[in-house]
Amino acid sequence: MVVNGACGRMGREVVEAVYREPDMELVGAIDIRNNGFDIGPLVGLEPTGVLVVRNLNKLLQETDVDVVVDFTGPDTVYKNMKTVLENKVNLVVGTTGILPEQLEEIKKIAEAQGLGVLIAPNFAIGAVLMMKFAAQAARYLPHVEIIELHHDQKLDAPSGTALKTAELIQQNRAVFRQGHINEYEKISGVRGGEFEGMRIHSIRLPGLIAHQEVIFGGLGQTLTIRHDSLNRESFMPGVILSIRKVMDMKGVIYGLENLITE
Ligand SMILES: NC(=O)c1ccc[n+]([C@@H]2O[C@H](COP(=O)([O-])OP(=O)(O)OC[C@H]3O[C@@H](n4cnc5c(N)ncnc54)[C@H](O)[C@@H]3O)[C@@H](O)[C@H]2O)c1
Ligand SMILES: O=C(O)C1=N[C@H](C(=O)O)CCC1
Repeated sequence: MVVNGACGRMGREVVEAVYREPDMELVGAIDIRNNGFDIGPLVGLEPTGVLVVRNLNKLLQETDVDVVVDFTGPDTVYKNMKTVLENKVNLVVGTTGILPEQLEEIKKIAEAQGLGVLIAPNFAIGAVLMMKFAAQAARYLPHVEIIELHHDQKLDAPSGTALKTAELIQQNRAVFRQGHINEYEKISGVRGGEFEGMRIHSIRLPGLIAHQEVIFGGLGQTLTIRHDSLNRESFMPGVILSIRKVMDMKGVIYGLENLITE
């Protein structure tokens, strides 16, 4: 397998996790920021013989690859995905910020090529459970606000997790605008972003990793469902599971919850 974005925060974690799996082999490491050095020492391992290169297309044309794992950035992920599928390779994507129309296009290409694509805005099992529980709660408590909190180097807002949570909640909640009909903002944006009448709030601070609270309000009560990723290792079991599963898939799965049976 190949890691794209290998020198980034998540890419390095994935490289290390793959080396811990006896039946997995890293055959390539891509990053536009860096070139030509061995990926091993960058992740605290001995030299591995896998050099970081910049050109994904060239690597895929010259190397036998089963799966590419992408943790790059919202501005580049769509182009990367197309390059991988054009080279007839399966794909696991953790990069967030993919637009709905881009997702539709990727679905068409993956289905036509018979390739597997697993896209998950959050690979932490606890986050997947948080989303599932939130969707369940919305059946009974439709007034809800989502507060996502991430490190201050994150580019996209709201987080992919918050959007996915809102989409899952929406399946169990009639569309209606929450709050007072005459409410107004004295500072623009202070009530957060609106998704089908729900509010999403994005907090960015150094020290944070990835956290989310889904707060429901009802008659005389509130319910808070919260998940915290305390380090990036929290995402690795989900990434490794996805690498294993994607090779037997055809088409796109969006969300790790679809791989985890009841
Ligand atoms: N799905 C999840 O569970 C999960 C978890 C954490 C982060 N993320 C997402 O993963 C993405 C990456 O996060 P990060 O914190 O690792 O970011 P980062 O900035 O630390 O790393 C991104 C890396 O990708 C490289 N890169 C950028 N464009 C590239 C391109 N075109 N080709 C090759 N390499 C390229 C950068 O040089 C950098 O090293 C973000 O979208 C983030 O939201 C998802
Ligand atoms: O670090 C990030 O960036 C993360 N992004 C994901 C998102 O946008 O939902 C979640 C995990 C961390």
